[in-house]
Amino acid sequence: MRQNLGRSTRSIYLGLACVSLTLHLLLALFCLSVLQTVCVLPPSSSSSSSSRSSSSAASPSHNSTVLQHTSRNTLYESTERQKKLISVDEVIPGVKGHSKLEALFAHPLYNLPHPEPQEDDWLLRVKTKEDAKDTRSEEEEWEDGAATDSNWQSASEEQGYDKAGWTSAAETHPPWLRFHLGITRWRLYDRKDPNLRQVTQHLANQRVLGAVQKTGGTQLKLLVSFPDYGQALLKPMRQSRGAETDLNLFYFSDFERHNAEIAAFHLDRLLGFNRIPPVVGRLLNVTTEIQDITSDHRLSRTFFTSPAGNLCFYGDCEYYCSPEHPVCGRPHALEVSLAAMLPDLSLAPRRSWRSPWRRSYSHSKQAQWEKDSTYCDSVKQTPPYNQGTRLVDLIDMAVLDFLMNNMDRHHYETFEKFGNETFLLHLDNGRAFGRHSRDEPSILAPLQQCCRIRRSTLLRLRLLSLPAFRLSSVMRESLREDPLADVAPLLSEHHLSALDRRLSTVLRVVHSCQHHHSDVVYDDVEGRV
Ligand SMILES: Nc1ncnc2c1ncn2[C@@H]1O[C@H](COP(=O)(O)OP(=O)(O)OP(=O)(O)O)[C@@H](O)[C@H]1O
Ligand SMILES: [Mn+2]
Repeated sequence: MRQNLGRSTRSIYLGLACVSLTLHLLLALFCLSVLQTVCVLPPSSSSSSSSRSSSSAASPSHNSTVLQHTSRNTLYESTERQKKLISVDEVIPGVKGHSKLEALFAHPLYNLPHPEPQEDDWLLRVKTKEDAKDTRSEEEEWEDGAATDSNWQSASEEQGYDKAGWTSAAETHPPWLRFHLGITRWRLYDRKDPNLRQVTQHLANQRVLGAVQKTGGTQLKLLVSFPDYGQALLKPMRQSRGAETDLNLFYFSDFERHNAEIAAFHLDRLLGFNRIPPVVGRLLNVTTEIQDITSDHRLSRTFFTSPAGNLCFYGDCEYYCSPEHPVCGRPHALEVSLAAMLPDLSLAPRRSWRSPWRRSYSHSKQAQWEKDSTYCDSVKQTPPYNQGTRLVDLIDMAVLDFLMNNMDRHHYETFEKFGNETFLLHLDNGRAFGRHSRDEPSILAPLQQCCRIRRSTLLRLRLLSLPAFRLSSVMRESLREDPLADVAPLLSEHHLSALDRRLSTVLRVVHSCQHHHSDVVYDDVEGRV
């Protein structure tokens, strides 16, 4: 009996020892595999991208791999100081939230320090009482009371406007005014400014007080007014979201798309440019929010009810303003884009520049740049492209346009106040995102012909091509912030994957430039690290 008991105790101990040994072995194997994942870098970005699903970024060991991969790939040609800046640790806080978008915006490349704006670097400035006294008579001061330090009381409350008691204190300003006051020589807005969200929320939710046709340009668009004295540029939905541009239509004959205006704002922000005014989507009631409140006779006389019982209008403009091309509610609901208006031209005049790579806007003629492969050499010698950042700014714009397939960039604008040392406004993106099945290499002509690109742009493009971020993923996530995303995705999956495809084309073009030229990269990062 005792012998039996002793034997069974021994076998229990033996069994336990075996289990413990197995567990230790398993643990050792697990640790080894984890350590290896952390230490071994994938051989190349393309091979690793296919083996890694985006959702798996949640595991900590996986994150380390992705992040090491990120920092190595983005920086393979940058300096030690930049490498330090773009270290793994800096990226981790964003990844913890499982949001690729947050991780992207937490990345040092999206947080490069900007110089502290001096007085001349702000587009507008609130006048103090002293300023006003120095330069103006009392009568003038009265006329321009809104811009001075004194309280400004609205005289039009009865027309539906808010009571405005604005002073020089920022807290008293509505979001659109804070947006205007935040514009600098380098960008339209600071992505991290909490006011940006307020601007878009106001555009999306405020009561519409007025809607009139906006002049300028060729297609129908409205100027909408809100109770806080803010205004927005409205572009209506004219065709189904998924409709691709007809292959037989010239670029200048295509309808403008409301979702292109919205998506362009998000893409420009993702590229770190911040050169497009905030745009949101909104469902408007055509009857109560346009027809009933418009004071514009040219517009109101074009309303009619379609055979399907929908309320439609067509307005008065150069292109597609006829009963054959109506804008229709369903039966009243209409999707629109609303872009925050820039400061009035009387306060902040803008200069319009003809793009050197403008298309011919003809059915038969080619532009000079399409025939002459040395075209950039002459552009490089022509002011303002012969100095400063104008050429690389134009190339930034070409990259944006190529990614979204916008062939309609005939002009661009700058704020006159800043002369030639300023960013380019990327206004009018309505003809982007018309086609996903084809790319248009000629949009990249400025990059291809000049072989020049800002380092910050190139590094961000590389970052966006990595599986840890991937342009299509962050764009999908960013567009989900828009109110119209609840109705339907703002860009179809086809358009999103076209973004990734086009991004690799851009990187290929830069790569091939670097094979043939030595001064491809314009260094705007060194010194900011
Ligand atoms: N957010 C904005 N704030 C102020 N002005 C704007 C804004 N967006 C556009 N504009 C101005 O309105 C003009 C017309 O707008 P837009 O270019 O979008 O219209 P369009 O009909 O598409 O023009 P085009 O036919 O020239 O392509 C622009 O040239 C620009 O000066
Ligand atoms: Mn346009």
